[in-house]
Amino acid sequence: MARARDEHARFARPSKRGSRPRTKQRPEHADAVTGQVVGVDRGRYQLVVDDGSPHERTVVAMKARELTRTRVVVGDRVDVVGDTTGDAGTLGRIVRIQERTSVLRRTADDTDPYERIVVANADQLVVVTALAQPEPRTGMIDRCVVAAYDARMDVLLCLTKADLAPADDLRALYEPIGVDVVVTRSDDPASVETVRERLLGRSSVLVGHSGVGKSTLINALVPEARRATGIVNDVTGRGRHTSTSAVALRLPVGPAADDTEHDGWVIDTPGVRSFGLAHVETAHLLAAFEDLGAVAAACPRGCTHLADSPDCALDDWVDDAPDDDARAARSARLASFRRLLTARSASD
Ligand SMILES: Nc1nc2c(ncn2[C@@H]2O[C@H](COP(=O)(O)OP(=O)(O)OP(=O)(O)O)[C@@H](O)[C@H]2O)c(=O)[nH]1
Ligand SMILES: [Zn+2]
Repeated sequence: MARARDEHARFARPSKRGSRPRTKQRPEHADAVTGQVVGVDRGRYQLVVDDGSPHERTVVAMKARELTRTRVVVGDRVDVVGDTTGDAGTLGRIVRIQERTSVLRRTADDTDPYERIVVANADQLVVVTALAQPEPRTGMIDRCVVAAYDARMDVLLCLTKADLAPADDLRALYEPIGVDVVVTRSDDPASVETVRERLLGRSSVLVGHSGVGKSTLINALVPEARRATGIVNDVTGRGRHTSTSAVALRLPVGPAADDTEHDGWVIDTPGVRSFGLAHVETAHLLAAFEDLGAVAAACPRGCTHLADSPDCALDDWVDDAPDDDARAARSARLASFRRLLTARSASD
C-alpha cells in the first residue's frame, strides 16, 4: 500500500544495501514537512514551512535526485525531508511535489526555447499596464488574459499612472470579458488600497512590461518587498537575488509599516515580459466564456470558431438574437472571444 502511494519511490535507484524495497526503509518519507516555494535561485529553493504558525520558518532546500528532471516553481507546495529547521547553513531535500491547483505557462519564444511553467497554484493574474508612458498595448493585455484563462485563473487589470491619462477606453474593452479593472496612481495611496482589497486572501501573479510601475506598486503593497527580494542565500553565501525568476511575497493586510498580519501572496515575475501562447487550447479559452462554450457545442467538428470558419454556431447565435440590443451584446462578446483567439497566435 505504501508503495502504491509513494510515487517517486519507483524511480529511486536500487539501495546499496540489497534488494529490499526502498519504501520499506523510508515509508513515504514519513518525517517530511510541507512547504511552499517562495523563491528559486540556482537550484536552491526557498520554502516557507508551517506558514502562519508560531513555527513558521524559511527553509532552503534542493531537489532530491529522483526529481532532477521535474520542474519545481514558485507557488509549488512540496514535501521536504532532511534538515528542515531553517537554521543558517542547513539544506533540506524536496522529495515530492503536491498536486497543483493551477499552472501558469508560457510557450517557448525567441528568448527561451523551452515551454515553461511560470508559477503554480496561483488563482489570479494581475496585468499591470500604464495608461501612458509607456502607452498601453492591448495585444499584450489580450495575451495575458488568454494565458490566465487557459490556467483557469481570474484576471485583474491594474491600470497605473492614472495621473497621466484616462482609463475609460481600456475599462470598456476589458470589463465585458470578465476582467476586473482597478486604476492607480502613485501619488494616491488610497488607490493602492483598492488593489490590496482584490489581492487579500489570494495568490496573485503580477506581470507587466518594464516601466509600467509594477515595482512602485509592489513596494506600496508590500513595504518590505525590497528586503524580501534581496535574500542572501545562507547555503551558497552568494549575493543578492539577481535571478529573473519569480518571487512570492506575503501581502500585509494593511498599509501600515508595522502591520505584521499577512493574508495572501503577491508573486512578482521580473523575467516574464510576455506570454508565448502556442500551447493554449481553444477549448480552454472557450471554457472561460461559459455562454459561448454551450453554443459552440453545436459547431461542426474541428471548427476553429474564427471569423472565417464555415458554419460556426457562434455566428448563428449572434444572428438568432431576439432583438437588436441582444444582437449587439452577443456580437461584441463574440468579437472579444475572437480577438483573444487571434491573440494566441499573434506576436506581441
Ligand atoms: N506619473 C506616474 N509615474 C509613475 C507612477 N507609478 C510609477 N511611476 C514612475 O514610472 C517609472 C517606472 O516605475 P517602476 O515602478 O520602476 O516600473 P516597473 O514596472 O517596475 O519597471 P521595471 O523596474 O523596469 O520592471 C518610475 O519613474 C516611477 O516613478 C504613477 O502612478 N504615475
Ligand atoms: Zn465554431
